[in-house]
This record gives sequence, C-alpha cells and structure tokens, in this order.
Amino acid sequence: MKPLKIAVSKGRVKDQLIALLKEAGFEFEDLKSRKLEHVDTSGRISLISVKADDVTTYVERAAADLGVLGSDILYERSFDGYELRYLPIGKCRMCVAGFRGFNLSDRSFVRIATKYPKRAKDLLEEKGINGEILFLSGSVELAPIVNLADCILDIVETGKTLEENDLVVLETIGQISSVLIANRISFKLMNERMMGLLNDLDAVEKRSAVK
Ligand SMILES: Nc1ncnc2c1ncn2[C@@H]1O[C@H](COP(=O)(O)OP(=O)(O)OP(=O)(O)O)[C@@H](O)[C@H]1O
Ligand SMILES: O=P(O)(O)OC[C@H]1O[C@H](OP(=O)(O)OP(=O)(O)O)[C@H](O)[C@@H]1O
Repeated sequence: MKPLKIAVSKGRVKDQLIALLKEAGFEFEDLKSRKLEHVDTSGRISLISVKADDVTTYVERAAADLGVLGSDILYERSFDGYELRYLPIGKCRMCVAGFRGFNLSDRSFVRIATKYPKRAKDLLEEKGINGEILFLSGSVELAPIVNLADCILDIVETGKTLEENDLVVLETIGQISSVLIANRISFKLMNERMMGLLNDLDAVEKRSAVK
C-alpha cells in the first residue's frame, strides 16, 4: 500500500509536525539530510518538504493527499479542497504593529506593509479605512522604521522581533496555527486511513490536555 503523502512547509512547521507525529507513533529517520521526501519507518506516511506558499498547489493537484501549512497562508489562497482540522503547532498571532501611540482607527488613510495582502485588504474594509497595501516578502518590521509604511500586518510569536525594532502590537486580529488540508479525491479514496490519522492526532491532544 502506498503511504499517505503529506506536503508540509519545510521550516519550523515541518519540525513541529514531525514531533507531533512522533507522539502519534510515527518515526522518521535521516532527518538531517537534504532529502525532500521522508517515509516513516512503518511506511504509512510520506512527508514531502515544500515552501509554505506551495502547499495548497501540491494538495489541489493531488501531488500530495494531505497538506500542513499555517492558517495565515491558507487565508491568502483560494484553496479547492477540505480543511480537516487545526493542529496544535505553528501557533502565533496575526497583529497590526507599529510605533507606540499609533492608532489605526484615527486615520482616514493608512499605508500598511505586509506579507498578507488579502488579510490586510479585508481588515481595511472591516474597519472602513482607506489605505494602500504594500506587499513585502519579509523583514516587514523595517517598513515603519524607514517610513515605507505607517504600520504593518504580520504574525507575532514571541514578540522579540517587534521589541528589538522598537515596535509594539497595536491590535491582535486573530490566532494562527497550522491547518491540516486534504485533496478532495484522496479524502474519498483514502478516507479510512485519513480518519485513522485524525484519531491518532486527537489522542495526542487529549493526552497533552490532561498533562
Ligand atoms: N515566529 C514565526 N515566524 C514565522 N512563522 C511562524 C512563526 N510562528 C509560527 N509560524 C507559522 O509558521 C508558518 C511558516 O512555516 P515554515 O517556517 O514551515 O515555512 P517555510 O516554508 O519555511 O516559510 P519561510 O520560507 O517563509 O520561512 C507561518 O505561516 C506561521 O503559520
Ligand atoms: O514574534 P517573533 O517570535 O519575533 O516572530 C515573528 C517574526 O517571525 C516572522 O518572520 P520570519 O522569521 O519568517 O522572517 P521574515 O522576516 O523573513 O519573514 C514574522 O514575519 C516576524 O518577523
């Protein structure tokens, strides 16, 4: 039987997913190598390492049966497939941040720098504020400092990056975690195995809740 193929974003989410799967009874070897595919020792699961932005493409096209990526990235995509469940990994917050004292709601026009243009557009619409969204692919915290933008919309985990750049959280927009997504056809064809995996993950969460 072919393993269930899971496309996972290859940074911190992959490391955290491997730790979660280990608690659910799946072991992976050779993790320090540059190999992009790792099959667990029982042959039930194969992890393929891809960029976070590409996870939905692999799953939609059935190059992977399942995918694991941040809910922040999924929000930006028009994904055609199933969102099965949130996972207890990749946790952070989506926040508006800027210089202390800056108030988004005081403004009739705001320049907002972000890696998340859809979320930023929706935020401005929700608040009824006119604005310009500047898409950046990283180091977003620099934007207010060099007067490229008035504030940023970004994820915050420990808050260290903001603090070290003299910025503060102005507003928390929502909680982020990794999400497990599935290809529509794989979900039908491999339903029993996917449900088995979901049960294993539920059991891990129940165990860690009573600890
Ligand atoms: N401090 C953090 N920095 C970045 N991502 C975080 C952080 N905390 C949680 N996350 C979550 O992890 C996801 C990024 O996952 P990962 O690091 O596996 O991706 P990646 O493909 O290596 O991305 P990148 O190339 O942007 O680093 C984010 O989309 C977010 O959901
Ligand atoms: O609250 P913290 O724990 O400091 O984490 C938040 C930082 O991590 C992410 O950046 P990433 O490390 O992905 O780098 P990037 O700027 O290249 O996107 C995010 O965009 C923040 O800059």
